[in-house]
Amino acid sequence: MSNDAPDLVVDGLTKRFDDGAVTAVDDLSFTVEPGSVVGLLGPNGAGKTTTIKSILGLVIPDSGSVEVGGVDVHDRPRLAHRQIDAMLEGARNNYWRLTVEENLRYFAGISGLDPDAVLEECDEILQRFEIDEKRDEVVRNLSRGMKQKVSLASVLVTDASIVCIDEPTLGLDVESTRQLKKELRNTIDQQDMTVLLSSHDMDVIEDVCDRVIIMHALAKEIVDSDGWS
Ligand SMILES: Nc1ncnc2c1ncn2[C@@H]1O[C@H](COP(=O)(O)OP(=O)(O)OP(=O)(O)O)[C@@H](O)[C@H]1O
Repeated sequence: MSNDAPDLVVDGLTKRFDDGAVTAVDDLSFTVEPGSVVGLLGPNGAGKTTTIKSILGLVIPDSGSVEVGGVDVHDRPRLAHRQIDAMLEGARNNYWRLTVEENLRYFAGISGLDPDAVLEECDEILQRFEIDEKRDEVVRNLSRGMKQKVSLASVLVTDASIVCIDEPTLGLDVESTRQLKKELRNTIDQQDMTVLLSSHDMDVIEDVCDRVIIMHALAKEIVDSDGWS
C-alpha cells in the first residue's frame, strides 16, 4: 500500500443537466492512488463520461470538488491539467490527414515535449500497439481498430503521469478489443502511470484495471408534481 497522496480525489461530485431535470452524477466520491489503474464501470448513462469530463474541467460540477495531483481543478485549472491527459469517448481527435507518426509527434509537442526527442518513444509505443508498419500511413486510411490504437498511443506518448481513458474499446470487434486490452495493460505495466478508465464492458475493466468503481444509471427526469394527473 502506497503512502503517497492520491493522484485523483473526487469528493461529493454532483452534476445535473437540463436545469436540474437530469442527474448525471450524484454525490460521487473516490480516490485514485499513484500508479493504480481504476475502472469506472456502469451502463450507458451512468455518468462515467460526465465524471471524467469534470476531472478534466470540461464540465463544471454543481457541487463537490476534484483534485488532480493535489491541485484543485476549479481553483487552479492550468496547474491541475498540466499533469493529466485523456482519451474521450473512444477516440482522440487525431488529425486524419496526418500520418500516424505525425499525430504522435504533434500531440507530444502540444503537451510540451520536443517532438524530435520523442521519436524513440514513438517507436516503442507503435511497436507495442503493433501499428509500427502503419507509421507513414495517413490516419484517414486506417481501420477503426487501428484509429483507436493511434488515439491511445497519442495519449500515452505525451508522458502525462495521470491518464483518463473513456470507453477505449467502443465500437471494436471482439478480436480488436482483445488486442487493445492486452496492449493497454502492457503499456500501463511499462510506464509509471495512474489511470482512470471507464467502460460499460465488465471484461475490459476486469482485464485492465486493479480496482473498480461501479456506477449505477441514476439519471432520471424529475417530474414536477404538477405533471401528475
Ligand atoms: N451535455 C449534456 N446535456 C444534457 N444531458 C447530458 C449531457 N451530458 C450527459 N448528459 C446526461 O447525463 C447522463 C449521464 O451521461 P454520461 O454520458 O456521463 O453517461 P455514461 O455513463 O458515460 O454513458 P455512456 O456509456 O452511454 O457514454 C445521461 O442521462 C446523459 O443523457
